[in-house]
Amino acid sequence: MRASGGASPRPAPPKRRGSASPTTTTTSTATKLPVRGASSSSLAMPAPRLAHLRRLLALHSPPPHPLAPSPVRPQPLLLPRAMAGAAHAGVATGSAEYEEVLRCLSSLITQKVRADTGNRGNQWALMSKYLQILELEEPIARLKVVHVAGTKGKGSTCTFAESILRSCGFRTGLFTSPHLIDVRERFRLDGLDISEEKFIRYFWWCWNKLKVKTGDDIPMPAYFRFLALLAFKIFSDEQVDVAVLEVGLGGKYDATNVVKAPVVCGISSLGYDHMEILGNTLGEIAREKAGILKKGIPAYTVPQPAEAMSVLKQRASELGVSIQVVPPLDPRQLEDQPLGLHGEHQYMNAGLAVALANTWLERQGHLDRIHVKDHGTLPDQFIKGLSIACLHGRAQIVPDPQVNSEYKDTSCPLVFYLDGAHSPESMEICAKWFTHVTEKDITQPGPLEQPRSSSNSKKILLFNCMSVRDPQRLLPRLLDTCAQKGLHFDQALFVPNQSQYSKVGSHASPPSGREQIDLSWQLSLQTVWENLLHGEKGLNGPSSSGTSLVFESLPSAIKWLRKTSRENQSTSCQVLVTGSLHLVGDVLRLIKT
Ligand SMILES: Nc1ncnc2c1ncn2[C@@H]1O[C@H](COP(=O)(O)OP(=O)(O)OP(=O)(O)O)[C@@H](O)[C@H]1O
Repeated sequence: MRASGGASPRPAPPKRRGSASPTTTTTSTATKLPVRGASSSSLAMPAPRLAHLRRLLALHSPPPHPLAPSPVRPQPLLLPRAMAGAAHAGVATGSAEYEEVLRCLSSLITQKVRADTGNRGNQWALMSKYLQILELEEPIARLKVVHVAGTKGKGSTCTFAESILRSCGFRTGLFTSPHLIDVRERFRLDGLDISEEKFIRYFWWCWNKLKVKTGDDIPMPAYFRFLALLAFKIFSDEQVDVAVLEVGLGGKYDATNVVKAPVVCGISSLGYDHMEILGNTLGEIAREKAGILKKGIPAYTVPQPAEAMSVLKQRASELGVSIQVVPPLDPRQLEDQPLGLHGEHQYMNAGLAVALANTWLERQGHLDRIHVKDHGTLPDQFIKGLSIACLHGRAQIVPDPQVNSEYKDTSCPLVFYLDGAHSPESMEICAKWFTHVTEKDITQPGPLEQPRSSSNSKKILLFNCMSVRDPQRLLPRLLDTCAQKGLHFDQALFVPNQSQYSKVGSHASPPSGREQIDLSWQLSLQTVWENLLHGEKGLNGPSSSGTSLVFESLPSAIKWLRKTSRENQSTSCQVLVTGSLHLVGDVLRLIKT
């Protein structure tokens, strides 16, 4: 039965302060240095034939089987996995009931979660109340959990670990955050996003029970807590063999940390993020994340900065467990198979995932399922799992379906390079990946030994980040890393995220155009950028030619990119989209329509 009421309207859009049209700055031309020569990285793989790619795009086909992707192959634009899952289940997406579910979920989003003590203190005690109300204590105790915290790479690590264990023949549940397009991406069963029908069913079950028992004393759970409770309900009712859980924020007070006895814990790369909640030093941040470690539970991490590592080790020794440091995976262990997630940093995440999956198998008495080889390569199921792992918006390359379909020749005039980096460390990683993959025009069909001249490509940055982040730490890291590799952006575009208007749903309408949009944040990002390029002269520099723009909306930025690329047919536009996973999701959603 559906609960009535309780759903508050979507948050009103903010008021406009900036200009409605693209705000062009006049600054000196960014000199474009030649992009470095081709590297002989083992990541270089033949690109698919464009005709095939175009056919895929035109058909708007569901995701190909994830066995397909190679590390540097442009990925055809895919239907969101959630939609593919729903299609399998024979359920129409975007039903009125699903919209209602999304509306209810939206009502749980409170700014307070970040602004005040959020996940901490007294509020944490509410989690046990919710578990009682939903009768989830016993079911959670029975789940065989892999639990992963970290600043960067936890989603990728979880995705790899789940994929490995699925390839070993287990029924898997995977809970990650955030989602890019549809909230159901956060809940995967056997590698597929949960179907709309199941999601609706489990949602109302949890929602109705909580609505009846909550009130003045016990408020409804905040958004992420509700989602975590829902994940526990789904995974226990669906009787998964293993539940792989990504921490939402921090560790100690995260909603996923109600699991008292996971099978194994992992802590991925630590760095500076969410400092407004977790603390200002790496030590403080590490202590929060170490809050998922448990007595008697094996734990793994990756090489960390000394300050963070000493805190992890100290916490582990307080608990009487040893935390083992796993090196990045050696590509030779994969027998020439590429990782399903792209970029050098993924070898770090994959190494951690291998340790977690291996320990899970060992602790559950399933090592007999895998055949350990004596020549140092991984078991076949591990290699398969690592190569079919799939997570959108992380180092993803998508040729624009609209512009590219208009061209008969083999070039791809407009290509989006999407990566949801939003911490200083991941900005650097993202910049390295972008410079690497644009060194050769990998969207060209045919052998990579014959790249199109990179002087024929224009590098454009499409950027936004949340206002809790410090652009003075993000943008310089991006710019400097690119510059060290000889890459300079021709233009930078700053836009608000579309999803700020539809925080939860993929189906809510974009802004109608009548709303007042506050562009002050984008204008300040632009100022930071211009100051980086031109020093204090910044936006008012004397020798100028328009190297950055602020757009009032993402659709208008994409329209501008398409127009620019049509007008300059001899030059391809390579657009790096980064700074926010929400922005990446918005771009993916917009370019497919
Ligand atoms: N090991 C790593 N070190 C540094 N940056 C990384 C690493 N792995 C991934 N990243 C960067 O972080 C982004 C998000 O990756 P992923 O989803 O795996 O991390 P996450 O910890 O789940 O991040 P989030 O907090 O945004 O959910 C990637 O797009 C990439 O830019």
